[in-house]
Amino acid sequence: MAGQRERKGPSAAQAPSLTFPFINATKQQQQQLPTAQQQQVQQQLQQQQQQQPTIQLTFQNLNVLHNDRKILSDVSGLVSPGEVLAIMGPSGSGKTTLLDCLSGQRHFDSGSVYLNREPLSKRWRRKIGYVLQEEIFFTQLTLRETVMYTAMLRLPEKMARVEKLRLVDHILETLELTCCQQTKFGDYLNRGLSGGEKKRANIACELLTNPLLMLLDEPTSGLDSHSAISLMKVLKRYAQLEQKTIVISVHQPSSQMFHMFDKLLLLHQGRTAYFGEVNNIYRHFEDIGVTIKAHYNPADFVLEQLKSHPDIREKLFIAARESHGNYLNRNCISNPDKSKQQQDTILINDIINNYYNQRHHQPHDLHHNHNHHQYHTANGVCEADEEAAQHLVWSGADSQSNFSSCASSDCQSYRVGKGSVNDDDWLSYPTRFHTQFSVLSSRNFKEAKPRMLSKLNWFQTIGLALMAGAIWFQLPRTEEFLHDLQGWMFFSQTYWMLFALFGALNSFPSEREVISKERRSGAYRLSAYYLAKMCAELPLVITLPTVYLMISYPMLGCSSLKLFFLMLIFLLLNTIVAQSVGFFIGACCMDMNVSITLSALYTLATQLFGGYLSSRIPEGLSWIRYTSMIHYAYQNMQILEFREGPAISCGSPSSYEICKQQTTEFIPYEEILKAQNSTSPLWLNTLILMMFFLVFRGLGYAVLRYLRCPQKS
Ligand SMILES: Nc1ncnc2c1ncn2[C@@H]1O[C@H](COP(=O)(O)OP(=O)(O)OP(=O)(O)O)[C@@H](O)[C@H]1O
Repeated sequence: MAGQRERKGPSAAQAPSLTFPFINATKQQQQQLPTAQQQQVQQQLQQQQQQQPTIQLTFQNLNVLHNDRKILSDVSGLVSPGEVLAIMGPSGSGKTTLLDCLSGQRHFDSGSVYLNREPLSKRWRRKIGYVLQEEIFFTQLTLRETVMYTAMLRLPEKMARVEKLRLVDHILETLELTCCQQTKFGDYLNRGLSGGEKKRANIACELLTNPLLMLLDEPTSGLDSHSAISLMKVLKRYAQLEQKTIVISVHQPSSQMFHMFDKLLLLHQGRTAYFGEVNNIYRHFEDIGVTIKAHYNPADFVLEQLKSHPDIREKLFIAARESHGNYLNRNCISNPDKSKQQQDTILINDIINNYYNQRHHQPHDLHHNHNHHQYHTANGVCEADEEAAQHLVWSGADSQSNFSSCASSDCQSYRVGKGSVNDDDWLSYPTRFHTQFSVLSSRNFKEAKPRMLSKLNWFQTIGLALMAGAIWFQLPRTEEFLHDLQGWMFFSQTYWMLFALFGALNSFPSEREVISKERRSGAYRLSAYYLAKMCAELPLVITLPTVYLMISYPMLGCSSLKLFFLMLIFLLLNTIVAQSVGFFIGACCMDMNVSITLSALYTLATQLFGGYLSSRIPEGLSWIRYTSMIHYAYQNMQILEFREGPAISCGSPSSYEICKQQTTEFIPYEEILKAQNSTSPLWLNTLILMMFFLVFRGLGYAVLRYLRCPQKS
């Protein structure tokens, strides 16, 4: 039977086919070849197909509830390798919900999803390509950059870079995206790729990884009819030549496209109105007394009947339900040679296979070369069909809950059936840690640069530096101007710490969707992403404070190069520490309003209780200053400025005891700090700041790892 070829159990390296026969040798090219060569190509194709694993997708009695409303109601189906199943139905009929369930991204209340007789689990995620309805990409990257980064992350490590580039070119060409490959994705403010181009870019990224099962949510909507048909041709040939299993949802396909599908699942308000071969839809409608008019787009006709004629709709539901019920009635397994327990087991695929045999009179031998997955039902399946049906549903629900229970870590406990590739391949990442780190660093740098070093930020930095330099221009180093000098230090370090903190708040929320999508597909480790983000943004976060200090500090009267570099190092350290706090708050609160409020509360409260603005701090609350990173950063800047820079001469009269006693002309830096109740040395302040850095970076990672892991809806 088509699609039920023998699985050879290929090695891990063979799992993703690295070449696409449909690209490398088209049918036309093959037809032009001399016979011997043609045969050779055919043989190569056959060998390649036989070596590749394939997926048969089976879903049974899927039910999804939302607030007691049934979004999906007993939806079942089966797609074999090499086939394209179209899910069709009016808007809101449950197409996306079904695809979400089939991809493992959504919990279903009951029912089961099987891939090659194994319950759907996390280990399959790299074998499933899910093209979402929305295009979720970094808006600042070009189409080519996006596809290239996807190739570098999701194609196997051992594949040469030049091969990856060639594959990217092939796919862009196949999807007619070459002309716009240098265009940015853009957003509503800065227009970039068109809707259709984004859609095809979405498909290109999934096609690139050569998944065994491809789910596409309305891939043709927004495309003109020519592009839609050529896209369908690509998918159809991909399915046939590579033995891929493809499920797509469509609204209203053209007649030509409709006949390109192998199977059709017709949904209306989550209920099945038809499931079967596309060509059998004519007979199915005739069976309920409706003839699909000739010269009429069958898709339009079917949807029109479904939407506008409640009586026909009910007949269709009944016909679909009856055929489903019949196969349960007709397919009880009772084998006298088997033990009691074996008699009580039932093979879900046998049921569906027999359903096909009886509905369509086509011999589908689903037993062929398969390791049977035994499916337990209640005793006496034959006697109590309803009970058996119920049991099928809830057994499926159990297996689904197994899936969710191991969702937070790679679950190795699932049985690997005969014909599957080995576990290492399924569970390991396609690339090594350092590859993920370098690719993600490069991507993050490209994405963050326009945001962090925008023209506006440059303007703000240079403007403020000049203003600060002008206000505190060449300050005399005397006690009278001590407060002014401290004012510059407080302003400078507070400004840059808040700038980094608030800048980091939006860092994770803005890319959450993209990262979640990529994490769900198992493209890379979170640790690689997190480390790459920290490192890639480092040069960006220190650029502007450096420029600020280079302008304003010499204007203030910086006395030596050594002092300048010391001040710069500590200013940058403070900035990076503040960024860590921002990352943490941003990771915790995906709502910007909440994170801004929390950050403002924390920074302003610690400043208030630091005693810099008021000396009347309640006794019991003075400890709050020690929770402030600004406190330690400010102390460090003062220690450096007053210890390493020219000494501050005593005023007349002086407020410092040591000056009053006239034992010295200059105020020692310890006395200046003591006047502010700060006695901790430079090393201790630095150590505490380093602790802030490590703790908040660690907490940020933990939040992303455990609280913000891509959730199933
Ligand atoms: N998380 C959810 N919360 C509330 N309602 C939901 C949720 N998910 C789906 N629905 C509802 O379920 C129904 C089916 O939604 P779904 O997105 O699957 O439909 P669809 O067939 O893909 O629609 P369209 O063709 O317009 O994309 C809709 O009425 C939708 O409002």
